[in-house]
This record gives sequence, structure tokens and C-alpha cells, in this order.
Amino acid sequence: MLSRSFNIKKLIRIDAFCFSTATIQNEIDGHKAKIMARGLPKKKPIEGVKDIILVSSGKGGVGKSTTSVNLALALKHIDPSKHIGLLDSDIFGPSIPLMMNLNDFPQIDVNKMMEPLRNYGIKCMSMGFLIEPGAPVIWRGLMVMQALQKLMREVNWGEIDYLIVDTPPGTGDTLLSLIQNLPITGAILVTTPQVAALQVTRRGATMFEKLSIPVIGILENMSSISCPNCSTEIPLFGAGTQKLAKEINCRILEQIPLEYSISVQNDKGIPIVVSEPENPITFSYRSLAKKVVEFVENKANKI
Ligand SMILES: Nc1ncnc2c1ncn2[C@@H]1O[C@H](COP(=O)(O)OP(=O)(O)OP(=O)(O)O)[C@@H](O)[C@H]1O
Repeated sequence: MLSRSFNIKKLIRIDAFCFSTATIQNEIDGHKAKIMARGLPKKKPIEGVKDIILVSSGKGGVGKSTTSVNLALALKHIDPSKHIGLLDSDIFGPSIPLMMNLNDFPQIDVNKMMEPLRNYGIKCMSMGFLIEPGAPVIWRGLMVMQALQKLMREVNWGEIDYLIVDTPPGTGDTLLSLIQNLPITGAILVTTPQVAALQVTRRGATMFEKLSIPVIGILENMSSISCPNCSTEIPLFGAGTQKLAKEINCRILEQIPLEYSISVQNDKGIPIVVSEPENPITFSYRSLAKKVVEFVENKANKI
């Protein structure tokens, strides 16, 4: 009898404990959800912008800006009726002003929104338009995020079918903020074939997967160099991209060679798609643009 009452008491205590831990757990979950809701802003489209395409890479200097610029121009070429925007979100090292030959300060409209600058039929916005040329940006986290907010929310894009976003290298705060704030249609991973670049590309792919951002595919840049004497293609930096593509279950969209004219035309502010319309590299960028359009249309059809 005694032991029975003891057991019942024990049971009641266990029950009460279970009840209280469940209640506490619920409270913790609710609290977590609140923190998440606070920490993760709700994704909000950019007014007037239909599809946002991120151009990203694990490493710096592999050709994100070159890809972004030529992709934007190729999208305009394959369908001139489309409105294309180019957003340079690299706060510390903006390249779009040089490559698109734009360097004015943007006009501010009556609603205090910045008007994008325009060249070759593409509307562009970059941190580079807002600072003195050559001036270093010595900012810390909060200021960077404020600048990014301006670029995301205080630009009067008008009507845009494809907004190409050139991102800073790596998986840092800027990229995460873009992903948390904007509905991204898809991302292109730019890499060169060196092992060091491929390793960080894998990391980028994993991050996109975790954050449910569809990867359109890999753009392999500086794939090979053409021998000036016999025109043999030499894979200067190795040939590991195919292996990576298999591993991360991703297709290689295009392979762009290391080519003097790409670099020279970038520096002149007349990207190769504009300056050399008959160059096979220009055809590759147009093919990339067609694949991006197909991806966007397929995605839209599935919804
Ligand atoms: N396929 C190529 N052939 C020759 N030069 C190239 C090629 N791709 C890019 N470049 C040149 O390499 C340099 C770096 O390219 P780009 O600025 O596009 O890289 P990025 O990844 O955007 O760099 P960052 O990480 O600094 O923003 C530039 O001078 C560009 O003109």
C-alpha cells in the first residue's frame, strides 16, 4: 500500500515534470521563433523587379563582375524588349562602374530614390557611384549593412525583367543579407578550375542549398588559354570543375577561356559582348543568357 502510494506520487511528479518541461519547451520554441522572425527579415521583392539572379563565387578575382556584365548585356541582346538591371553589391571593391563605363553620381528623384545610371541599354547601380573614385571604404558591419539596404531598397529601378546582382566573394554578411532580404530566383556559381577556387565553390553551393536558393549552374571562367602559335587550348589551371559539378549535382553552364580581349575590353568599359559581337566568347555569353532565361521560365511554369 505504502509503495503503491509512493508510486502514484512519483508518477504524479513525473507527469508534472513532463508537463512543465513540455511547457518550457513550447515557450523556448516560441521564443526562438520570435527571435528568428526578428533576425530574419521577411523577404520583400524590389518594386518593379521580376527576377533576381545572383552571380557569386567563393574566391575573389575569378570573374564575377565580368560574368555579371556580359550576362546582362547578352540578355539584352537576345531579347531587346526585356529590361535588364545590374546591381553591384560589392561595397568594398565595386567593378561595375569601370566595366560599364559609368561614373556619375545618381540623380535623386522626388521620392528620394536613386535613379540607376544607364549604359548599353542596362540600368546599373553600384556603391562605386556613391563614393569618390579611388576613395577607400573603411566601414564596419553596420555601415556596410546600411549601404546595402540603400542599394537594395532606395533605387528606382522602374520595370526590370532580370536584375543581375554581382556579389562580393565568399559567403559573408553581404551575401547572407541579400539572400535573407530578397526573393532570389537563382544563383550562378563562378569559378576558375584551380583546386583552391573549386573548394570554396563547393562551400558556396552548400550554403545556397541550406538556404533553399536554386543554383542555375556553374560558369567556369579562365578554363583554358589558346596557344598563340598553334591555337591549341591549354587548360592552364587544371580541369577539376567537371568533378565538382558531379559532386554537387550541378551543370557547367559555359566555359570561358582566359582571353586578353576580355580583360582589355573590361578595362576600356566596353565589355566583349558589346565590343566583339562575332567573337566565339560573345556566343558563349549569349548561350549563358539563354540558359538563364530557360531556367527562369521553367521555374515560373512549375509554380
Ligand atoms: N576570362 C577572362 N580572361 C581574361 N581576363 C579576365 C577574364 N575574366 C576576368 N578577367 C579579368 O580578371 C580580373 C578580375 O575579374 P572580375 O573583376 O570579373 O572578377 P571578380 O570575381 O568580380 O573580382 P572581385 O572578387 O574582386 O569582385 C579583371 O581585370 C577582369 O577583366
